Amino acid sequence: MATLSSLTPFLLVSSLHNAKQQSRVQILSTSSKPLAHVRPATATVPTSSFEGNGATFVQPPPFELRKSKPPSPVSPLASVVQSLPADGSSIPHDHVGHLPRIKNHSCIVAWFVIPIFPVFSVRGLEQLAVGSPLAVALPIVVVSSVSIRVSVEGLESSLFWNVYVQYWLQLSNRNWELVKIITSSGTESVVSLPDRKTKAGPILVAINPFKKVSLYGNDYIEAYKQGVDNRGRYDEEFAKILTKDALKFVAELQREFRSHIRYALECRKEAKRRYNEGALPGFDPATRYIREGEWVCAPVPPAVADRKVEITGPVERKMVINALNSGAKVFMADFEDALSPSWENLMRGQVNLKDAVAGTITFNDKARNKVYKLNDQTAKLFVRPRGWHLPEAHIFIDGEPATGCLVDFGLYFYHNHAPFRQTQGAGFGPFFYLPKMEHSREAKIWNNVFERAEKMAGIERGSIRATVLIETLPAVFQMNEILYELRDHSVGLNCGRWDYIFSYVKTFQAHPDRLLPDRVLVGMTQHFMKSYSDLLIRTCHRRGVHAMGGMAAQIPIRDDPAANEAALELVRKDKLREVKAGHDGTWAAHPGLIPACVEVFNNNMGNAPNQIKDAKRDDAASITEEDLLQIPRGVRTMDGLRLNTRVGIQYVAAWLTGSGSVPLYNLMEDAATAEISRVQNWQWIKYGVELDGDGLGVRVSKELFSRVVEEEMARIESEVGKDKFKKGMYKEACKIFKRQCTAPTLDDFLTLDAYNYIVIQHPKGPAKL
Ligand SMILES: CC(=O)SCCNC(=O)CCNC(=O)[C@H](O)C(C)(C)COP(=O)(O)OP(=O)(O)OC[C@H]1O[C@@H](n2cnc3c(N)ncnc32)[C@H](O)[C@@H]1OP(=O)(O)O
Ligand SMILES: O=CC(=O)O
Repeated sequence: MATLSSLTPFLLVSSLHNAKQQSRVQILSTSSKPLAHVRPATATVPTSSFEGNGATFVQPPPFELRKSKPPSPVSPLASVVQSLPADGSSIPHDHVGHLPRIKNHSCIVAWFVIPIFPVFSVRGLEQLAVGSPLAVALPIVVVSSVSIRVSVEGLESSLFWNVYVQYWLQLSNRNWELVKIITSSGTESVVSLPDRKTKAGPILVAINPFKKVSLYGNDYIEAYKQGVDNRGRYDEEFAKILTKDALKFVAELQREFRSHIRYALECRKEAKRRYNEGALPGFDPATRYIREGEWVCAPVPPAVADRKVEITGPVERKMVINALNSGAKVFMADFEDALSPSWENLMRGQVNLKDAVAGTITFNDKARNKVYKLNDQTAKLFVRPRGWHLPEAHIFIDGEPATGCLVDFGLYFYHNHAPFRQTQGAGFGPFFYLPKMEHSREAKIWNNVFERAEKMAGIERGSIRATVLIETLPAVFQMNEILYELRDHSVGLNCGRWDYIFSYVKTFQAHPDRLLPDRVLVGMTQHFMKSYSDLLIRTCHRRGVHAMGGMAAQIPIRDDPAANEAALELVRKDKLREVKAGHDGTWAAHPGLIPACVEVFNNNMGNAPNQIKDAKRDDAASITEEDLLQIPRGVRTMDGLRLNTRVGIQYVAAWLTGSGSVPLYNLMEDAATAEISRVQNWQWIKYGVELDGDGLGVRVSKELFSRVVEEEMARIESEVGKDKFKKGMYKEACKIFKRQCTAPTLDDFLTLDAYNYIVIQHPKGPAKL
């Protein structure tokens, strides 16, 4: 195998493998010193396959090299760079990732055209400055033995090809193999690729007109990992979102914060290790001064002083319009638990939010002959990006999948900050909800991300505002600290109660004395839940921000008025508890619940926008660690095990097919509620729980669970119908759910494993632009 040891300055050009189309490509940057080693991306990439061919994905190198030293003369092609369309519209999807580094004129652009497959023609090299050697990466998918023709204008000597040009092919085992130059004459060279049935690209062409190209190996290829590589589908619609500048911003965030995020996630692991060894979460003595100190967060922006009722929902187009029109004060548009994070869902969601902020969003439901558009009065938009732990496997930055939440946040912020502040935030915003944090160090990262974004946008520090969901058990001991870190950017905390229950099990996964009763029994009247809500209200009001209530899982029941009324009554009761406790607002999962929730809050708060000053809840100051950790009481039944199983499998099946929130048995189910089903089953199986009720005395075991799964799958099939069952992904869902419930150690998140099933990378075929 060939190896290149000399990392002399070089340029990279990339091309498209869809040779039937004319394509343009950028040469990115020069480098004059050895490139830093980057960990192979495949180590962190979920297994995924190319769409269409089903082959295991072998990662092609991205095509940007980090500039290590600014070039002395400005590239003669700087003007070409400048003239690139600002929205990236003529840039093939594989290559938008190159663009973020263009800014400092350090790169040179070459265009090249692919006339017909499999002949490639590279043009523009004549414009290279004297002395610029070149490496060209052609990320093609090789079918078998083919010839390629490279035409380099301005480099006329045939000798040149034999001495200074070399071609390598990356094989499916990721090794690089030198390929043979068959003929070279004038400006052209025909190259034969090894006669192998490989579907893996790319081809690397290295050209150094002034120095013989040395042999190289995989370490050299690490260099290609510098840059942004978009592997998601790219079309005209997504091009509005995936612009070079927006991606550049995401890449900047990723580069600036990746080590902080990695550290924070390592700290989570370390905390888990301690809890697994018997430690309990508690207040941190080192930050007592923050808890006991007198300080307040920045004043609440007038635009969101009144948040009495907030609706939540996925960023699906029709739902975005319905939610904004629902009569709620706020719509929390969800990239997180209510959304299955497929590339399509995420990018469409970004398009939908952009249109929503612009006020132009419409939806034509042809089947029902109904056009949806925004009312004059709409809810204020908050956006919930994914948690820190989720990768975005369609965008690689420097060879690693981007952090999902930075992609969600970065793209949304980049495109919407200006119109949002004008039309929605009255000079403030955009507004966010931040999920699943476990420690204030994670809030600090968000705070820094916000400051970085404000700087980029040239807006005042403190413009961006966020409400943090307190939805992990460790975070309840960090509420003051979290608000403190975000004090310039905070608009409160929210009782993310479903994830909180999930987190209770997760935190105590090695504590068999803390088993949960049936999921339906873990309500807000359990002492540990009530203590959490009360302390959250006290903490927020002391710091001058909103204390938001949580989600009642009931949704309207259309075909049964009595059951519907009963469900509504449960929602009213829950909201009454919240408003009386001092919450400033609450969540509803469905537009049909908004009037009932508004009525309860209005009746109990009158015209006041919030209770920040009126419900201090100083009585909650005495809440202790024991209160917050008290073991929930109740029975564990066979029905509970069955319901968890039925709900968990159906939820995962929906998630795999693109729906992140679904109605099941008249309740809203999303990733948080499904997590409770999963971890509770795991806990009961792991510790051989003895059941109460009908199953009295029966111990939960893997064998029992297997039988339950079989029976519940049969029940699901009869409930949804054979046809839907066959077409759906119930069997795959069952496999995932069953594995997770019986795993020797508890998976951190259901969605991390399931994500592997929904990643579809698009290495071939540029978008049709
Ligand atoms: C634990 C947590 O993390 S909570 C936050 C995350 N979870 C959520 O946000 C869940 C949000 N809720 C939902 O997704 C939905 O309400 C579901 C999936 C539970 C039920 O949705 P559907 O099955 O569509 O309900 P249904 O058929 O009754 O809907 C009636 C209408 O209300 C709309 N609708 C329902 N829920 C919402 C919502 N949350 N936002 C906007 N519109 C909604 C539907 O689109 C439909 O509109 P249409 O009449 O114009 O066609
Ligand atoms: O995200 C909200 C929750 O309840 O979980």
